[in-house]
Amino acid sequence: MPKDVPAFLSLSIPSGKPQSKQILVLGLDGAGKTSVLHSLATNHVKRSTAPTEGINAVCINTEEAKMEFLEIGGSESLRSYWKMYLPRVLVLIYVVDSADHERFPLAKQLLHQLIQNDSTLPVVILANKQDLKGAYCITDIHDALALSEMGDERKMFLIGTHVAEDGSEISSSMKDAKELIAQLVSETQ
Ligand SMILES: Nc1nc2c(ncn2[C@@H]2O[C@H](COP(=O)(O)OP(=O)(O)OP(=O)(O)O)[C@@H](O)[C@H]2O)c(=O)[nH]1
Ligand SMILES: [Mg+2]
Repeated sequence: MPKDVPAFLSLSIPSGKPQSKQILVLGLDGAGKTSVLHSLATNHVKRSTAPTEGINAVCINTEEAKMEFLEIGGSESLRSYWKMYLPRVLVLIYVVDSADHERFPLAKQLLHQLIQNDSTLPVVILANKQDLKGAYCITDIHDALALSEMGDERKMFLIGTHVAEDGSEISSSMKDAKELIAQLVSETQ
């Protein structure tokens, strides 16, 4: 384990020991990672009320797969730890706030840095907050994140999501995302 990792991030850091592989959930602070994860876990919309200060681990089981999701907070101080978790992951979920126009260049840069050394890691991009008025549409997000430059060998998906009304059932696009992730995990394991 790297020596300089704070205790709040020590869960499941690659140690060389055999462990079940995980699905890593990354993206800028406030993109909606925790909200999406909790909603996927319960099948009902549950918005997060606080930023993730370290790691948020969530297990989600479907008929197809047993999945262990690991969200690392997206605040600036935590981003340098993201890459430490990459070597053991099966699938990367990258969540963006579709209405955060100003930070698309940063979201793009961080995404491309993350995948640059792994040409086959499957990536699912969730274009979240599609309910907001100023949200970019999927085509604009595809361009803003330069997804055509993600490499030909990689399985890559872009899905629009929203976590709009607390308590309601999750949208069909969220259900699709959950099924897709389960399928990718069972194919990759
Ligand atoms: N309108 C709208 N708000 C959302 C949506 N998803 C999340 N939010 C809100 O956005 C804020 C941030 O959501 P989080 O789930 O905490 O974001 P996060 O990516 O986990 O952020 P960090 O843990 O700080 O990295 C919260 O106030 C949520 O209620 C969405 O789809 N639409
Ligand atoms: Mg969070």
